[in-house]
This record gives sequence, C-alpha cells and structure tokens, in this order.
Amino acid sequence: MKYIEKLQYITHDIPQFTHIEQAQLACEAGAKWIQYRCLSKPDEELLTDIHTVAEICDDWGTTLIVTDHIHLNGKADIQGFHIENMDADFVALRKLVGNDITLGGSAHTIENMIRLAKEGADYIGLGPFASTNTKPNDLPLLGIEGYSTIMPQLESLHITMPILAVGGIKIYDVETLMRAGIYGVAISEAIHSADDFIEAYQDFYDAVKG
Ligand SMILES: Cc1ncc(COP(=O)(O)OP(=O)(O)O)c(N)n1
Ligand SMILES: Cc1nc(C(=O)O)sc1CCOP(=O)(O)O
Ligand SMILES: [Mg+2]
Repeated sequence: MKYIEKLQYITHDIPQFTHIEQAQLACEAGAKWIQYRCLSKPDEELLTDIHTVAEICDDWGTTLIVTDHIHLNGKADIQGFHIENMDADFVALRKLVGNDITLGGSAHTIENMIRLAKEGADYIGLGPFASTNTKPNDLPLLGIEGYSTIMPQLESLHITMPILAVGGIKIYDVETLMRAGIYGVAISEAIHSADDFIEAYQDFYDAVKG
C-alpha cells in the first residue's frame, strides 16, 4: 500500500492567491501533500503552472497530485492523479500510468467505494461532507451520520484503503470525522479563505494528527 498523507490541501481558482502561491503557502505551512486542482486552463498553461508547483513541492519534499488531466502523466514531476470522473475505469488508468503513480478516486456511496477498491485506487475522497463553494453540487450531504454509517460497512467488507473526507469541512468537524474512522481530510476553502492561510493549515494539521 502506498503512503497517503492525512491532510491534503486542494488548490482552487481564487482571486486572492494563484495556484502557485497556494502551493508555496501550503508548503511553508508544512504541507506534505498538495492536490493541484485547476480545471480552467489549457494544457500549455497548466504545464507551466505545474512545473513551478512541482519545483516547490520538490524543494519541500511534498507529494504533488493533479486533479484529472491524466494525459499530463510523464510531462511533469507529478506523483499522482485524483480522478473526478466517477465512471472512470481505474483498471485501464492503472495500466496507463503504472504502479508507481498514485491514483485517487471520488466516491459518494459505498457502491462507488467498493468499485474503486476492486479496481485498485490507492485512496478514496468521500464526500461531500457539507455544502461547499469550491464545488457546488446537488449530491446529498453525507454529514457525520454518512461517514459513521459507511466506515463500519467498509470494515466489514475488509476494505482498508485510506478514506479522506472532503467538501465543506471546517476545523471543528475534524475531530468527530476522525472518530468516525476516516483516515484524513482534503481541504480547500477553510484554508484558502482563512485570515491567515498558514495558521489555518497548521490548525488542520494538528487536528488531523490528533
Ligand atoms: C481527496 C479528494 N476527494 C474528493 C475530491 C473531489 O472530487 P470530485 O468532486 O469528484 O472532483 P471534482 O468533480 O470536483 O473535480 C478531490 N478533488 N479530492
Ligand atoms: C474539489 C471538491 N469537490 C468537492 C465535492 O464535495 O464534490 S469538495 C472539493 C474541494 C474541497 O472542498 P472545500 O473547499 O469545501 O474544502
Ligand atoms: Mg465529481
């Protein structure tokens, strides 16, 4: 099983910080895992951004995951991809990228999770926990009840891969989520919209590590 970090910072298109600035701030705060999530730029601009983010991550010993854009594999120093498409064929994706690249998938239900586990994803982002401005969607919110129901079901199915909660998580939610048995959390807004980015990241870090 690959090592997966418990706190993942997801970059976002926001006016106050570029993706590169977010990566720099997160690394300065101690981030060991960054997911570069930019769905608005053409490949050439993406690669320019990603090369710089990869250099920052390399300097700080931070893992760089890119959301989607798996066709960029091999074109920059990227350690893995988080695939948004719930119907993606992870067996085919694994064949494409090989075993060394981390592949994460999104899930909303236990059925999604069983399929991702069978198809060899390395971790699962399970959400949305609560409503979020980062990715508004119509999906039912899982809330703490959702995680408390799903985690024991996974255990009884002997699915042991890391499960990260995602979507609208605030600092005061982390302790209860960890108690529900999740492995970690993936956060964007509560960090990038905080008065102090670095302090907010570090508060999440402390909460996740317990
Ligand atoms: C760790 C992690 N978990 C979940 C997501 C969000 O995935 P999803 O909502 O499927 O992605 P988008 O459609 O919003 O791109 C994530 N990015 N990371
Ligand atoms: C990319 C993404 N998708 C989500 C979903 O729930 O589908 S949450 C998310 C980003 C993280 O959320 P936040 O900014 O609220 O921490
Ligand atoms: Mg999605």
